Parts: sequence; C-alpha cells; structure tokens
Amino acid sequence: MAAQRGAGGTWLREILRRQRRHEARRDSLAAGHVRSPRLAEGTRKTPKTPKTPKKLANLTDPSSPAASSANAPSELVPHLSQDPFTSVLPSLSNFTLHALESLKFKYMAPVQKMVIPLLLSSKDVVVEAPTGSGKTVAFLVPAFELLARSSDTLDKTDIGSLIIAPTRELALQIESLSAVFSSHCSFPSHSFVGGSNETNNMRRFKELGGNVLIATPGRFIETISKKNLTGKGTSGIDALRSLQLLVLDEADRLLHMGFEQQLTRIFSLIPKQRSFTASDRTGLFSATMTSSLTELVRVGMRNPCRVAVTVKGKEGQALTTPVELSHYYMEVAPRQRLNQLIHLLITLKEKKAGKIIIFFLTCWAVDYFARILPKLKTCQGLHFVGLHGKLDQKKRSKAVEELRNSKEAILLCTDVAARGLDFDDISWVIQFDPPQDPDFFVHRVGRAGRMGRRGKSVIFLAPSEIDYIQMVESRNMKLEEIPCSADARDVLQEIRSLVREDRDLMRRGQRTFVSIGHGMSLGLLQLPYMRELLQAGATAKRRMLLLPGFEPEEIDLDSIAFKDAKREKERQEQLKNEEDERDKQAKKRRAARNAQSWSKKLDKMERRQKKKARKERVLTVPQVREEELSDDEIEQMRKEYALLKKMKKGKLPVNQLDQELDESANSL
Ligand SMILES: Nc1ncnc2c1ncn2[C@@H]1O[C@H](COP(=O)(O)OP(=O)(O)OP(=O)(O)O)[C@@H](O)[C@H]1O
Repeated sequence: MAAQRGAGGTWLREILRRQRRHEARRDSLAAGHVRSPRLAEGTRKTPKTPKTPKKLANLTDPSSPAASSANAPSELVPHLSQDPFTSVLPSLSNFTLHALESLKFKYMAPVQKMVIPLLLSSKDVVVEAPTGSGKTVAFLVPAFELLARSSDTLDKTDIGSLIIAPTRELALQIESLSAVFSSHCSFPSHSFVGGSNETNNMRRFKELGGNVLIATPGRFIETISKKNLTGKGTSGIDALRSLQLLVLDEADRLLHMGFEQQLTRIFSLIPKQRSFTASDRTGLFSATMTSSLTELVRVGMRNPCRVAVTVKGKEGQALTTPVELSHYYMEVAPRQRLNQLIHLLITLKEKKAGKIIIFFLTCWAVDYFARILPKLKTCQGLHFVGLHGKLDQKKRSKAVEELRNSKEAILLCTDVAARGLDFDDISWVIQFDPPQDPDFFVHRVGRAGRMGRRGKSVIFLAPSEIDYIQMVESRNMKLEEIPCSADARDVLQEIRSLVREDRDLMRRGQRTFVSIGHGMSLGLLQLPYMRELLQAGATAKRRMLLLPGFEPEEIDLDSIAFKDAKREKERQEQLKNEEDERDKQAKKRRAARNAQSWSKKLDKMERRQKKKARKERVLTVPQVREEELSDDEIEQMRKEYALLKKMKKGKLPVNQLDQELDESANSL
C-alpha cells in the first residue's frame, strides 16, 4: 500500500530543494544571465526573445527603477513581454499609465499585449490564456481607455463598460483593481453582486456612479431592471445606452454554472443598435475554452478575433498551466487521506511554505473540516479559513480578506474559489477530493504559480481513482507521484472523541459523509441510518457500505448531546415529546384491541391461521415450473411430497424418512 512507501518528508525536502534551486537561478538572472522567455503568444506573433546582452544589462540593472519594482522586467519574469505599456499605439491615456505605474506594472504580459490593441480597435475577442497570465488587466485597460476615447459625454450613472463575472469573490476582486484605475480618472467603478444589500448598493450607485460596472449575472439583471436606479425616473436599462464594452470573464464557468438564461437576457438588454455600430466590443475571457462557448460566441459576437496564449513546456508542447507550477499526486486509501493531509500541512508549516489552498468537493465537507481541524491537537498552530458558497456574503468576504492578510493561512474551500481568485503567494494547492469536472483541475491548481512565481499542487487519489492521472496527463500536464508518509499520525480516534462530545459536529460529519461518500476519513462513529442516506439512493448507499477500512463503532447516537445547552434542552424536550407521542399511540392501539368483540377477535385469529397455513404450503411445495422437469422427476417429487406429508402427520417417524426417500429415488 502506498501508505507504507517512503519515509515522511523526503519527497518534500526534494521539492523544496528544487524550489531553492529555482530561486537561486532567478537570483542569478537578476545578476544579468540570459534566459529566454517560455511563454509563447499562440496564434499571433512569436515573442521577441531578448538577444542583446546590452539591453539585458540595462533591464536587469538593480539600480534601475524597473528592476527594483514588483513588475520585474521580462528577463526576470518570463510571463511578461518586452513591451512596456507605453508602447501601445495610439498611446494610452496618462491616467491609465499612472494607474499601471501605481500597480508597478510596467511591461505588458503577452495576453495584454495582444488583447488591448484589439479591443481598442473595435474588435470582438475570444481570449484563452493560462491561469494567472494577466487577463484582468487585459480587459480593464480597454474598459477605461474606451471611455476616455469616446466622443460621448458620460453621466456618472451611464454604464460604459460592463464586466460580468461568475462569482461574487471574483467580481469584488475585479472591482478592487478597477478602483485603482478609477482613482486616477473621472470614471467611477461600481459592483452589483449577489449577497450584498441591494438598496444600499443602489443608493451608492446613484450617488457615486459606476461607468465601469462589475457584476454577477443574477444580481445585475435584478438591479438593472429597477426603475429608480439612476435617479432620473427612467428604467435602469437606459443606463446601458452608452455601453462601449461588454466583458464576460471566466466565460465558460458562466455557462457551466447555469447562467445561460441570464446571459441571453443580458445580451437582450444591451441596446439593439450596439451590434451594428463600430464603437462597441465584446470580450470573452477564460483559461479554458469549452465547446459550450461556441454557442455563446455565435449569439453574442461578430466575427471575433480568437487569441490563444499558450505556455510552452520543456519539449515545446503547449501547456494549460504555467511552467512554474509542478503537479504531484498521492495514492492514498480514503481511510488514510485525512492523516496524510494533516501530516503534509504540518511538514509544510515547519518548512515555512506559506499559504495553502485545499479543495473539497462539497460545502458540507468544508464546513465540517473548518470546524474539526482546528480542534485537533496535531493541528495546533495551523490557521484554517473556510470558504464555500453557502456562507453568507459577509463571511465569504471575511475569509478572502483573512487569506490575503495572512502569511500562512490554509484556505479550505469548494470550487467557489477555483476560478479567477488572485492570491499572489499561494505556495501549494491541495486537492483533497478530485474535482467532479476535469476542467476544474486546471483552475484549481492555477491559484498557485501565478505570474512567474513557483507553485505546487498535489491531488489525493484513492487506488480506485488512479486513472485520473491519465486524464490529467492527456491535457499536457505531468503528474509526479509523492509517496504517503509512514510518519502520519492516525487522528481517527481523536476526531471520534470530539464528535462524541458535540452532537452538532456529529451531524455535520454525517452530512459530509453523505455528501462526499467516503466517510471513513471523517471519523464518523458508525454508519448512520438517516434520512439523507435513504434519499441518497441505492447506488450511493452501496458505495458507502462497501468502503474498505470502515470500522463502525458501537454507540447510541441518541446519547450524543449538543454542546450548546439551549439546543440540547430543545432536543431533550423533542425526544420527550416523541416518546410521549409513541406511548400515547401504543395505549390507543391497546385500548382499541381490548374494545373489540369476541366474534371479531375469533375472525382475526382464523384469518391469521389461514395465512400461516398458506405460507407453510409455499415453503413446503417446491416452486418449480413443470415444463423444466421430466415426467420421472415430477413423479419423484410427488412421492417425496407424500412422504413429507406422512411425516408431518406423525405417520412416518423422522428417522425413517431418509430411508424411504432413498428407496423411492432408487425405484425410478
Ligand atoms: N503587466 C503586469 N505586470 C506584472 N504583474 C501583472 C501584470 N498584469 C497582471 N499582473 C499580476 O498577475 C497576477 C495574475 O493576473 P490575473 O488575476 O489577471 O490573471 P488571470 O489570467 O485572470 O488568471 P485566472 O485565469 O486565474 O483568473 C495578478 O497578481 C496581477 O496583479
């Protein structure tokens, strides 16, 4: 078994050693050594490789402002082109350049170099570029530039650029970057996202305006249809009459999340003449292009330019994730999965690896682990943050902020955080459960290794899931095995004691068990007989019952109390009421029985006896189809049946039955 292979920490030391080597190489580049960029601009132009040592020397001069800024020149960060934003023609406005300067962005990333001129010259674009390659700036710069270049004078509540994003977190993240541009010009940014207070939001929009509007689809449609949105007494939809640019970020996710209807509605809200003028554009951005996007392109775009930015691997093959991102897998039995996870987290903490993201399959799983992990003795000193789609917006935003502000937090999340979220210093992405949709592998791991930084990902696979590797590798990603550690402590008993102390935890664990179907790793006390399980259907139940390594514990689940005294009191009251009700019903049944007349009771007894006799007949007469038997066999059966009847009536002693049966068989 994989769990026995390899001593703990050896592979990790190797990985960390490689990382140090990479960093040392990067430092040597800073000292002026040549390295060619790996990021190729797929369909259009090949990147200019730095050739002249002189130019290199200038760019890497540690005393130059570029070298000292976070936006290191392209020799140091191979994801940036050689072209600064100042090279865009016609030139970008001063405010845009100032905003980029304040962000310390001097050189364009390849996707920016290709997309900005296209959008500025009235082209629709469909953009596919790897995770963390700089797509946001590629559409935000045109979003502001187009407004500055337009001959229309915009009122503050006229929406000139509209950016639709699939999740609230992503929309808010784009808004915060957009706000940097707004602070350098007179075009305000605003967001309409689900979960926020709509009335307050509309008031702020009316007061401060939102020429660049970032929104999630549902909330956008809800708000834009409001009559008093702009305070001008007309329909909010009028705010779209000067729309210059529509961007669908993570476009394939928008479709995947079932937003088709909303997107069609958004297209229909946009002024009709827009599709015939030369001054409007649509941009679709994603790290993965799926076939479902084709329909969207057909409905909403006119002859779009397709831009594909690809990463070249060592052998020149196109990669879907950055080269700096290394992928690993661990073959681990479900029962050991949590033990190995905790061991990995502790080892990474000791090595000061930094921030980590762990992906789980369901909201229940995130909720359960975010509660139970901090309580484990082995996890003391680890800082866990939970994020999933069922949390209210306040908690979701708080979780994102907590991760941003911490140096070594561990985010436990569902795929709500798989797309677009940009935390610049995630060192490891751990996939506790493989994603249901294989496309999400790319997006999940893409939270690390962004814009030239090193990152690592590991996916936990049960032996039965090992074929997943082939599927990932068919997408040009190489997965290396890291062995399980023999040093991992078993936390099952500790979890069981915690669960035993708090009914709330037990119930959350049960729901998690049902939601992801491999409960042994969760420390459940016994296979719960519960409604959810019954509803889960036969296949799911079978899957759970067949789990290898599951050791149920004999325990009365009703005896586990809530820690919260109020809830426990309510539960006890409910239990008491249920018991009283049961007693009442039993009493009622007894009374009804006693009240029956003797004749009725006799009838009932007779019916019962008849039923019993019928049952016995069924048991004693073999139920076979005559046509399947020969005449001799039927004769034999008749004889045997007659002997059995004789024995039953007491006319044939039991010890003679065998003899008689043998004789009857031989006589045939
Ligand atoms: N020109 C630039 N110079 C330096 N850093 C940049 C530049 N453009 C973007 N970045 C940084 O690169 C990181 C990734 O950018 P961004 O979030 O836009 O990537 P993305 O392509 O949208 O990724 P994903 O597909 O995961 O959403 C961000 O931290 C951003 O600040």
